[in-house]
Amino acid sequence: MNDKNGKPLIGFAHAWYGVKKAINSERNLRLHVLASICVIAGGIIFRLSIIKWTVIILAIGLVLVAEFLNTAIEKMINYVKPDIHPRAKEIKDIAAGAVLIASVIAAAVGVLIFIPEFFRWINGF
Ligand SMILES: Nc1ncnc2c1ncn2[C@@H]1O[C@H](COP(=O)(O)OP(=O)(O)OP(=O)(O)O)[C@@H](O)[C@H]1O
Repeated sequence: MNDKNGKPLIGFAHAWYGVKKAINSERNLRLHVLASICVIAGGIIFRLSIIKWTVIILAIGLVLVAEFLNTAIEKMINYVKPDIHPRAKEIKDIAAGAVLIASVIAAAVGVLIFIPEFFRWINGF
């Protein structure tokens, strides 16, 4: 892939390598990707409106971005401070907290969007 001057998009290649590396090395990240695929399948089944799709995509993006940043922080700490240290624990726990907050928000969005859709679907029969 090239930019508008015909040069290869080296930055994109590095970023794509990072995406693959993170997904291959982090089980939690794979679980979140799997959950995102299930949510997208649910959205297709329930034929969500554009506005609901937008909110769902933002919620998925929030969780995945938090998970990728958490993975990067974990790897950085493992690199610079591989031994046990209270500061390393604090940094990793805070990064994990960001994922927890994003996940709770995404779960709330999922409930608010999919529960009414589910009842509408049931009443359709
Ligand atoms: N160097 C360290 N010093 C002190 N505590 C640590 C250290 N590394 C990890 N911990 C503690 O262990 C927890 C788990 O850290 P770890 O790096 O194993 O992430 P993880 O739970 O395996 O995440 P993932 O499953 O996404 O890889 C941290 O949140 C922290 O509380």
